[in-house]
Amino acid sequence: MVIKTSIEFDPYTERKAFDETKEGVKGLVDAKIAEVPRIFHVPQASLTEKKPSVSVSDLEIPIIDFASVHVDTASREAVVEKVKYAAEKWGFFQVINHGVPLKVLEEIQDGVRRFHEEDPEVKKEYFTRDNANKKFVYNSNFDLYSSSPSVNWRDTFTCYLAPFPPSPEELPVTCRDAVFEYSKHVMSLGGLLCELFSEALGLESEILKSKGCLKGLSMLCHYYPPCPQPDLTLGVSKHSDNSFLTVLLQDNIGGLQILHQDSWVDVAPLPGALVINVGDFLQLITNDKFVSLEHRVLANRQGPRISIACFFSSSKHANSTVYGPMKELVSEENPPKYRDITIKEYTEGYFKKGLDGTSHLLNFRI
Ligand SMILES: O=C(O)CCC(=O)C(=O)O
Ligand SMILES: [Fe+2]
Repeated sequence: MVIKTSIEFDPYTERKAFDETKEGVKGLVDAKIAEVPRIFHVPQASLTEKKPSVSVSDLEIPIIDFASVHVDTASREAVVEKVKYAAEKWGFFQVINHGVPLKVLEEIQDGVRRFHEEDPEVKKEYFTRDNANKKFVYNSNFDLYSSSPSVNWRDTFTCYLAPFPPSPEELPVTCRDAVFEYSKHVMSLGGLLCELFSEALGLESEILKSKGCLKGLSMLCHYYPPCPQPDLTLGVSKHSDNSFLTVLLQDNIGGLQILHQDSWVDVAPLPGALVINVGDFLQLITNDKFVSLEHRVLANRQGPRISIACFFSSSKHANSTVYGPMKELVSEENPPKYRDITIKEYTEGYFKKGLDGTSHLLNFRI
């Protein structure tokens, strides 16, 4: 039998103690800790990954202007060409003139800030890990008890908005109106994105919608408190998204990076823009034509940083629909690269694994 001495590091006990405060990372910062606790330290291997071998300063993810998308056929085709390039080569792009009013963007950011900066005793009432039954889930690190190698410097609340929207009373008043309003706009932008992605695949505009890509919507509202030792930890560990596509609103602090051709490339904040990325399910059903790129968020001395990630994925109400590479995109020369899976099967594995730096999609490759 191994007897633990008190100086031994027991990550489970320390993670649990952190969890039981129900105050998240913001609670640590409010208590004015000067050093990042051990459970947040990233392993040495991930630390060295912070130093890309290639300079990233001259690389920029594509910026696409949607202003002309409804003007005429030629203008739309030009946008579709850019979306195709971005989805195939980058998996990420920023959109300007996306149709979501600036005021709505400001209000959702304010709402997210209001909730996270609310009296801790009020916030604690919403603290839960019951993703199965609750439509508003506030905690720090959804994967705290998984095999993730370190805890991230971030708190999050998630609103599960579609296919079964919450009743107003299920959301806190601090962010309720802003969440409903922003989600309406994100839903309609999601519709346009699905059309453009379908056209970029050379298929009929409605095909991705007909596959159920827009059925589920979850809004993850992140709060990254300022970090006293940002080189020791991360805001979000390397991962790809458990979604068909993700619509991300970030503020002006920065820190989001994508792993493009073995280099970490900054997604520089662009005021008023939305960041769009291909998620794992879109990579799977397009048989790798579109790529779901790995990304991460650095911790920062500045802050708090606020971001809102809207995941189009029906993981919460997973049904029996089976997804595999679309028959329209496979042939004898280009056989399916993935086996058929249900979103439930995928998501259960994703949650169990946590953000451990490996791609869950690889587990389904033929
Ligand atoms: O905060 C960000 O910029 C990115 C968050 C993210 O990658 C996620 O929620 O999956
Ligand atoms: Fe992500």
